[in-house]
Amino acid sequence: MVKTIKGIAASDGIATAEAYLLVQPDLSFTKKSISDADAEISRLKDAISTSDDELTKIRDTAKESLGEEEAQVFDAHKMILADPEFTGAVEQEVKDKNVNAEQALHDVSENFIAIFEGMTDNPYMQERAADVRDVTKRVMAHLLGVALPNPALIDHEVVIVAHDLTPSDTAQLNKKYVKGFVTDIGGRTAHSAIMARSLELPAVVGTDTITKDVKEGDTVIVDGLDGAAIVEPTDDDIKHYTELAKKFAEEKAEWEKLKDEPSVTADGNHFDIAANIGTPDDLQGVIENGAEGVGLYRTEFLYMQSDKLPTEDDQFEAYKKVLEGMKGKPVVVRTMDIGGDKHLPYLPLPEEMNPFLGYRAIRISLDRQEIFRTQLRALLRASAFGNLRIMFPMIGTLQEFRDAKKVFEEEKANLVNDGVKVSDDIQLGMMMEVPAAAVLADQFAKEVDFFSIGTNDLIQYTMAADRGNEHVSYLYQPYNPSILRLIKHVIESAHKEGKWAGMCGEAAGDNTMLPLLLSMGLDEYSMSATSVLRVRSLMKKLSTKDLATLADRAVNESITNEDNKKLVEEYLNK
Ligand SMILES: C=C(OP(=O)(O)O)C(=O)O
Ligand SMILES: [Mg+2]
Repeated sequence: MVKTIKGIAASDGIATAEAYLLVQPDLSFTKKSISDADAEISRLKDAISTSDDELTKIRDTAKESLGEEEAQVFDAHKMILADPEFTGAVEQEVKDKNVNAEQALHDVSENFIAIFEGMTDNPYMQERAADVRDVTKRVMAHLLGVALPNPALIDHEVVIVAHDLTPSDTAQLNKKYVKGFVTDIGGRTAHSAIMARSLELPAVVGTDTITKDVKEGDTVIVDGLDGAAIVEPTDDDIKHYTELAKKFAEEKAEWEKLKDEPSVTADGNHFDIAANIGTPDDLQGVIENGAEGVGLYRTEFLYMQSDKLPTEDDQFEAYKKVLEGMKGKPVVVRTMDIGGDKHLPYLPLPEEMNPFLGYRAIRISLDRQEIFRTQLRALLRASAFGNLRIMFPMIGTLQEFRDAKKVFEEEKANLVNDGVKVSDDIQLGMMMEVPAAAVLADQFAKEVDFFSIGTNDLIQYTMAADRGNEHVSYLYQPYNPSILRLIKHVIESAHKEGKWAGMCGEAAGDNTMLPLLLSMGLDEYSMSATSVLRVRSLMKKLSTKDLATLADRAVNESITNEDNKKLVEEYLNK
């Protein structure tokens, strides 16, 4: 029967396809005594052989779609299955203890994992523990007769249904077959949602129950415009959504005509519309959508896609590629923003009660300066190849900005001393995403070259509401007068000191926010590349003269988020 499940609209567009459940099955079992060891061993051998066939298939598919290196991990898994020391030990355990294969597999594998993890002087062997864990899971699933999701094997169009998708899960989705996704948890500014937008995949997050509402193979419509998933739609539903998708495509075609146009208001004022990127590969989208610069390069993805800290040369190549690709247009690179919901497996951070309030971003960079200095050197060397601007994430105090700037100046002097060519014209700015800094923006403005307002975090910290938690998503209120007052203060403070202010949080690409930001005189708007033309199209219809008093009314007369939504709607429908 048709079910409509409401969630949070995380990425525009509409998609219809079969559901693919990316859900880990229950692999629990009970210990049993067995009387026929041979029968049990034969059951085990079947599970191993099926697992091996599956791994061959996965490896071959991964090699084709992801590359040789990514496929190698599956070879490692196959080797474990072929290793008599491992499989022989499980068989022996069944015979010696007269236990079921599940119990024997579990015990032997735990033993191997403990030995590998104990090899603290041999990181290579320690990593093998994860391989044993993975292989064990696969064989266990076959023993229990339950299906393990294998996203690398997807070979037809699907909608991914998951409890949650991490940024690295999202990065591995093959766009050829994955048409959209729906999750139980998450918010609009969680990083998986941000990545969905850059991949142009319709997405709905925070439905709470989608993994329970959908069965593998059910037809699902993802309505990323309105934030709903329709499970087993009727013919009428399909007709309705096909029409909506068509309308959306037509609208997009209209926007595309603005690709080579400047971003100007109806009365001829120019504002920069830039794009946010996570990797050099995203540049294609930036160029295709006619962005006037990169307003935020989230460099932590470079660290997240690597299995060790990227070297100075690796980073230099990536930054140079982006700077050259943008052909002299400004590129704002943000230094590493790890922590919160972004983790590095090779840089274990302490378990924290409140990761978003913990050890992250500039706090790590200033503490682990060898990592920070490597990044700054790579950036400085790349600065000779384009128009580089650097900003620091999560600055909360002026001292943090001064400390970061000092490290930058030291590394610059070192390189210049060594005769390396670096630009003498690198603007140094900061993310405005910590309320304490936004309140003191007038003081910061005297020392920075620019601000870029990070509304994703600024809203979460001001409203004290986790940006990825669907239970408090009603508090994610970009138009709340409290937030708008902070934004207005930041922009005015920058302008008083002759500096520019931009915004790279998701609110920069929001249609309701645009008239308010134009009214405040925000200089630069940086957003998912796929939003650039929509915003340019709306900007063309608005006149700054006409908007003059809108921001004042929004921060002085309105009390709620909804008041301001209404205020803008009335203005737009005038
Ligand atoms: C742009 C921002 O940074 P991130 O989403 O990477 O935290 C922000 O906080 O608004
Ligand atoms: Mg942030």
